[in-house]
Amino acid sequence: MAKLFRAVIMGPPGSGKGTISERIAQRFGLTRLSSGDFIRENIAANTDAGVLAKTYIERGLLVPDHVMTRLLLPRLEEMTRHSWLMDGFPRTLAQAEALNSTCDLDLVISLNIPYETLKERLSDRWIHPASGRVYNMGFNPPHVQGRDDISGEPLIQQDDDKPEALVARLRHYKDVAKPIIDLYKSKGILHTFSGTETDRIWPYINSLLSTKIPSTSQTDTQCIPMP
Ligand SMILES: Nc1ncnc2c1ncn2[C@H]1C[C@H](O)[C@@H](COP(=O)(O)OP(=O)(O)OP(=O)(O)O)O1
Ligand SMILES: Nc1nc2c(ncn2[C@@H]2O[C@H](COP(=O)(O)OP(=O)(O)O)[C@@H](O)[C@H]2O)c(=O)[nH]1
Repeated sequence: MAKLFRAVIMGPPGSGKGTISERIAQRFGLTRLSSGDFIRENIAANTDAGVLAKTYIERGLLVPDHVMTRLLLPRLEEMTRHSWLMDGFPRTLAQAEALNSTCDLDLVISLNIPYETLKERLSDRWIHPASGRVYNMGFNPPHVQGRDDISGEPLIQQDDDKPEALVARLRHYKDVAKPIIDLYKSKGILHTFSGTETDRIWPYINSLLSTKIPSTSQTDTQCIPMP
């Protein structure tokens, strides 16, 4: 069996994590994991952690670390036979440390996108809340304006994506991401990509991953359960 590959994608809101991880998943056959989607699934299924997470999200807060790790780490531990790419986790140093003690990451992609670009993209971002599918009125518009391509349901614009909320979100991202980025830099697994267009960044990510994702059989690796 081919060696498994575990990666994380990081970046401020609107930096293209969702868009790029979708491309990576398709091109390299990794399972794409999204903390936001996972929380939404748990809320929909009314799990204990989902009910708890909802109380924070409704107030526009991050879900506390212990709830996030309780939700996500068991899921990762189950994925002993899949290569995966995680979007949205870790979001704090405590989450990064918990992930660290659960499994070895092979690579971290960090997206570095100028503020003006983020602002423009998010003011044009529309989402289908039930599935998390993301559109942009210029870059990847839906087939029918204002409607999700698959379900036909209405798209919404999140309050968080409005310019007045964005400044605070970016400041928060910078503060919490810095120690995580430093940690991954010190481990030698951080790769940073800068630019204003996903289509120009993508070839660099594509060629990096082509050299890193093994196609031949080596050893099987596992995420080990937390003590
Ligand atoms: N790792 C995490 N730690 C704490 N809360 C989280 C985490 N991941 C997601 N959440 C919570 C807070 C988010 O507002 C909510 C939805 O997450 P997500 O779908 O990633 O959207 P987002 O709008 O925060 O991200 P982005 O704008 O970067 O795409 O879930
Ligand atoms: N104009 C433009 N929009 C983009 C580009 N890349 C992504 N987007 C859009 O920008 C928004 C944010 O991208 P998303 O992948 O959701 O970023 P995330 O918040 O980091 O997950 C979405 O509406 C995307 O469709 C790009 O190169 N140009």
